[in-house]
Amino acid sequence: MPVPQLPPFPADVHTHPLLVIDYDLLEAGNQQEIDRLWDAATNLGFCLKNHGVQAEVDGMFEMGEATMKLPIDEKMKFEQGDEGSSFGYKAAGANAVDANGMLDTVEFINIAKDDAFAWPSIAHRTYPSTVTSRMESTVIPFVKKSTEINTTILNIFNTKLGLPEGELIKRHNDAEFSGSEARTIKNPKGMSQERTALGAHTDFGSLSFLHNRLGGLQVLPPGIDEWQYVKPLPSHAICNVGDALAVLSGGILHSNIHRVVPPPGAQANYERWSQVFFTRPGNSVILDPLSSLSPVIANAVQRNKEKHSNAGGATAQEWFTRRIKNQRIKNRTGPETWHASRGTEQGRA
Ligand SMILES: O=C(O)CCC(=O)C(=O)O
Ligand SMILES: [Fe+2]
Repeated sequence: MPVPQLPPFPADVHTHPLLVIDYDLLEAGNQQEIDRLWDAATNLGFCLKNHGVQAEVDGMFEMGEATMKLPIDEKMKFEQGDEGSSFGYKAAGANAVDANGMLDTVEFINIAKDDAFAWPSIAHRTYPSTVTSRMESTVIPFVKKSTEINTTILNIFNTKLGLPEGELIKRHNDAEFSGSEARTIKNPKGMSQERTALGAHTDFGSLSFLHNRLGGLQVLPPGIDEWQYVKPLPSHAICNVGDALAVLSGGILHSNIHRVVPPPGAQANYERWSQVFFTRPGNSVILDPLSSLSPVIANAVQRNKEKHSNAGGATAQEWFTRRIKNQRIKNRTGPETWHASRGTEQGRA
């Protein structure tokens, strides 16, 4: 584990509480818990307990620590590049965090779900030895379990959205390549509180399954203009809806605006590690509301006409590539590059 003993999240820092959902109850089909999940997902994000992935998450943190300790020249052999692909290594300072072109401070390693599932064949690219030597013991089990959890949640959303059975899952089919990936993130200790680690954004895909140990994640809830910390709870995952589901659902599900800043209080003296799994639609999926398949979604599109987030019929791959590419500092020409990287934030970030 990267950090054996951590100071607690400061008691005097205001936080935004997320509803805690029990995954065991969801899996058992408990209607009350399903209704609570729906409430949470249509407002802000939620936290998931009893998800059963903690051992794999700890293994991913250990993989991340070994990877980030590699010499920078070695890590750069696996760099994600400037063409809008996310898979591979991203060095600190490779992305902008705002329209002024301030640099991010996080480094991360992204491992494609397709590469994990194709292993030992290569679907998209190769990875450092610290990843490949743990593919079978750690990465594949983490990706598999995270995918199963997100599938359970997508199926619940499918029913609540009034869609015919299997419509959301069809759009997240393992048989088609996608931008789905595992990400292990390191932010160095002792960064100035003025520095944004990871700029304000909505996630690009459908569902994000996030594991935090230290504070630093902040959300901008709808109708509120001040960033609010999310307090990490041990063994709980933070779940966010991303742009793709916001668009497919006609705005019924919201893509949560968030960013990462240095951890508050005494926690700032420690490296901040986070682990995410992003479920994203298959590359060819068109991002338009599924109005023709569900009157619930058709009504929402009518109701939300102005504030409804639209992807203009882009495919998931086009949406994703545009957002990644325009965050890259090497592609920056001015504030317009940042604006071109935006998703469903609607001018709020
Ligand atoms: O590190 C975190 O807590 C959040 C990371 C995140 O938002 C992302 O990678 O999209
Ligand atoms: Fe995010």
